[in-house]
Amino acid sequence: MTLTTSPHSHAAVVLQGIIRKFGKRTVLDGITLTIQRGELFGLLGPSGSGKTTLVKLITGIDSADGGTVHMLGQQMPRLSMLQRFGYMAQSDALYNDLTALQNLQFFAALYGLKGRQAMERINGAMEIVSLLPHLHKPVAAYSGGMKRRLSLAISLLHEPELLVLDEPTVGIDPVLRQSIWRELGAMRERGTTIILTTHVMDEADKCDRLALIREGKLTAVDTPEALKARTGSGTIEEAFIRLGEGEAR
Ligand SMILES: Nc1ncnc2c1ncn2[C@@H]1O[C@H](COP(=O)(O)OP(=O)(O)OP(=O)(O)O)[C@@H](O)[C@H]1O
Repeated sequence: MTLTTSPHSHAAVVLQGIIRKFGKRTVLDGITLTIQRGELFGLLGPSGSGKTTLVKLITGIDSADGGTVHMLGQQMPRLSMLQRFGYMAQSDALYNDLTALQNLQFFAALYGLKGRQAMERINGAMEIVSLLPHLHKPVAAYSGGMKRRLSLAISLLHEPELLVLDEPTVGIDPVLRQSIWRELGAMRERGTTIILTTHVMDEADKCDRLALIREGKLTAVDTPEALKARTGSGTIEEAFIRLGEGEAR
């Protein structure tokens, strides 16, 4: 058997010289970044800095105007990769008129899950986000936070090797936020690569590495400890502000 290997097959994601423009505006300006398999990787940046645009390019939902994206050794966008990663978008892509179970069944079918296996995965994912008692409710009756949790459950359904989460804990209360982070930690222990965007500094601190993004450019990529040490900061928030000031000067 011949295995086709790509120079990027050891990394989870390789971005090379990514440019994305909307009209005359360059929203991502030469992003080069490698995320290793098994990393819990955070993208941190002010509102409008390009985080969502970047994760959409990683998942192949959007295409770059320049540069290349490789995910798990494959050049993106590529339809066949859909079954290998889970994606939780910033706005929930749910069918409001259907129950949570019907939504989950729809996505399970898309991922090729059937019968008892599909039901086991649905129950497991809903347990992780503490929504099992609400499985049969129509999504229209869910609160905003419950919809976020259901979206997260959907992204976990097929136990993907890579998870891409755009602000996964927005609108989720602190207790549940902690339990979701425990689960993300457990998934990382099992070898899942997790890429997430966040505004929450104590969440950023839990990542293995962080990329700081500002006005479409990476200003720093390192471990939270190294970013704090480099800027002489006690907290990631302080490091983030100092690195931003350095860029502006
Ligand atoms: N489809 C689009 N058409 C035009 N402009 C867009 C489009 N998508 C994003 N932008 C612009 O690109 C910039 C980056 O947006 P993006 O959503 O990636 O930022 P973000 O860092 O994720 O912000 P937030 O933290 O608020 O979600 C913004 O100025 C936004 O207005």
